[in-house]
Amino acid sequence: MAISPNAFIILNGKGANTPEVRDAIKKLREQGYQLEVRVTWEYGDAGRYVTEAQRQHAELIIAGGGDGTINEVAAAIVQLNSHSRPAMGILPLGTANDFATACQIPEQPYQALILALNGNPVAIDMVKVNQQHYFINMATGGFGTKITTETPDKLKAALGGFSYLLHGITQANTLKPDNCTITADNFHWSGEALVIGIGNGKQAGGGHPLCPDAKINDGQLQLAILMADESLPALLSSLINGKDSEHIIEKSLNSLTLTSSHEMILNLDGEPLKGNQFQIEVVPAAIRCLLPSNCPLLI
Ligand SMILES: Nc1ncnc2c1ncn2[C@@H]1O[C@H](COP(=O)(O)OP(=O)(O)OP(=O)(O)O)[C@@H](O)[C@H]1O
Repeated sequence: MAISPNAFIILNGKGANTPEVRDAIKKLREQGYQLEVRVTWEYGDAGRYVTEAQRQHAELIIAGGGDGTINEVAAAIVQLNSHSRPAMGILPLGTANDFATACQIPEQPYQALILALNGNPVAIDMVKVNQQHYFINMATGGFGTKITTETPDKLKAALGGFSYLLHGITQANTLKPDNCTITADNFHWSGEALVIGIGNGKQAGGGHPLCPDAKINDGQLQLAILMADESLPALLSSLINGKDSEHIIEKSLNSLTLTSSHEMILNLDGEPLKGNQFQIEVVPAAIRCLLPSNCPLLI
């Protein structure tokens, strides 16, 4: 993509006001890039700014934030008319930044913005849940969900991705497996799961490669189930190292249904969704994203 005549940057207000971000945007504007900046205050703002960007015929929307912000921007873009969907760039400003890290988006704001403004857009998949919610990176249930939703913001700010692991260990006594059933074409599993990972991307929770083989443009979901008969030390080791374990079930699918007799929380890119039944399907080539040419998540 050449210099975009009209690019929007949607910054999560938590990480918007740093000198690095201000300097990078100033420098790019001086080079002739036209950059409209919007800053969020709460959930929902990013989606509204995507609508505004589309009305102004933006060709590119850069999501500046963590996985939650990328989720909000991507979910709003995919719900636009397919003829007028802007491409999405990524400026990693979150705590875990799992999607951006796995895609090898540069951490440095200026470099990330240069990639977003000059890279080649690639069509990537998204995943639809219960016909109305979306995720771009990963849905997690069970243990992983508890860690990522309950880790205090102060701990996240102090320790970054490591905070999730630390919080998980301190909460070990309260971890309860989810009793659930997962069905798909030629696949059925029922039992107690400590972690369920449904990956479009490969890692979640601050760097844990739950779905190490996932690709974002293969039209497939990677399902990983960590069964509850695994001891906690072995579980943590599997999560940290992504090691094979006889307690992990892995499967490549294009849709699945997850049901439970009790209310479960499924964490979609960090945002919790409660329910007893989740119908999950991949939406192939849903949005165009600006990624490094050697992005490891592309086939
Ligand atoms: N100005 C703001 N201050 C605090 N929270 C905000 C603000 N604007 C949006 N939010 C909230 O931020 C959440 C998304 O945060 P995001 O995931 O991007 O960052 P993070 O949690 O630090 O990163 P990661 O998910 O990569 O760990 C949304 O739930 C949204 O409600």
